[in-house]
Amino acid sequence: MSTQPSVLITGASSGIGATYADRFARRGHDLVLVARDQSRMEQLAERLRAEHGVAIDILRADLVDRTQLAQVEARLRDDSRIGILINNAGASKAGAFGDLPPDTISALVDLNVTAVARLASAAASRFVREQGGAIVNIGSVLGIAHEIGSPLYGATKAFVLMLSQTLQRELGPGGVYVQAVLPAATATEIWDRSGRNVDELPPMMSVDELVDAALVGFDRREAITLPLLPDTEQWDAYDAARKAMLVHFSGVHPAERYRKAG
Ligand SMILES: NC(=O)C1=CN([C@@H]2O[C@H](COP(=O)(O)OP(=O)(O)OC[C@H]3O[C@@H](n4cnc5c(N)ncnc54)[C@H](OP(=O)(O)O)[C@@H]3O)[C@@H](O)[C@H]2O)C=CC1
Ligand SMILES: CC(=O)[C@H](N)C(=O)O
Repeated sequence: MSTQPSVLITGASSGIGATYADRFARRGHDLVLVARDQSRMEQLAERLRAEHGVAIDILRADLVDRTQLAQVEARLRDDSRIGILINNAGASKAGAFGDLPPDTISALVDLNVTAVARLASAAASRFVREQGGAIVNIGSVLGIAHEIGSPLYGATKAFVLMLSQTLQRELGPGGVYVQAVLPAATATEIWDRSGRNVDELPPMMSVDELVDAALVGFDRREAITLPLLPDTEQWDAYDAARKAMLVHFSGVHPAERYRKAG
């Protein structure tokens, strides 16, 4: 049994989540793996137990199913060994917004928004009492770049960024670390799963390099981690421009430019 906090990782059966599992196992953390594919998680767990001697639980759950989501929430609330949540499970969908079937829209929001929020809430409720813990929310550069990618997916990732920033303000002073990770295109199964041929796309970052970069930000307790951004001052300038508008986000009368000419 590790003396370090256990790590609960959603979307742990492949891609970024599976790579986080590898990295935290290497660091000696026990793990709780969450996804739908039991077999893939069992194979991953078997390898990591053998290589690193850590304890690994598998909690199979479809996070779009509220009953199964609630089971993962309960684990986060009740298992005091868990000190880190990697809020990673997510999906994308190619195609024009107008062509998306209603159920597809609901499923994407249920996974990328509702599940992320409810799991963060379940973890936060205990982390606040314990005055510690870490929540890593996996967003995307598409959450701040409407010029790229699919509209609905980007909107769900804008939610993840905003949720992370509001939680940083609310939970940070109480000792809870919240990190928003904003990957750009990364070589995982998300492309095939969302109906896009990765071979027809420009070269992209490997999942190993992405997660290793995200962990550099994690170890630095960085709030917003943008693995591809070379200069942190670019984000700082972006955020400063946003903050400069705050003074105009409360008032009694519309700005002059919206007042009808006399
Ligand atoms: N790859 C990229 O280019 C980028 C990815 N991201 C984000 O990274 C995160 C991980 O994606 P990535 O690793 O790339 O993609 P993958 O498709 O490789 O992994 C997605 C993971 O989520 C799990 N998952 C999917 N649907 C459900 C569900 N209904 N319930 C529970 N688990 C589910 C899958 O497991 P299973 O099928 O077994 O349930 C899988 O483990 C996502 O949030 C994605 O939006 C952000 C920016 C870029
Ligand atoms: C870059 C992403 O966030 C995502 N993989 C997508 O483009 O669908």
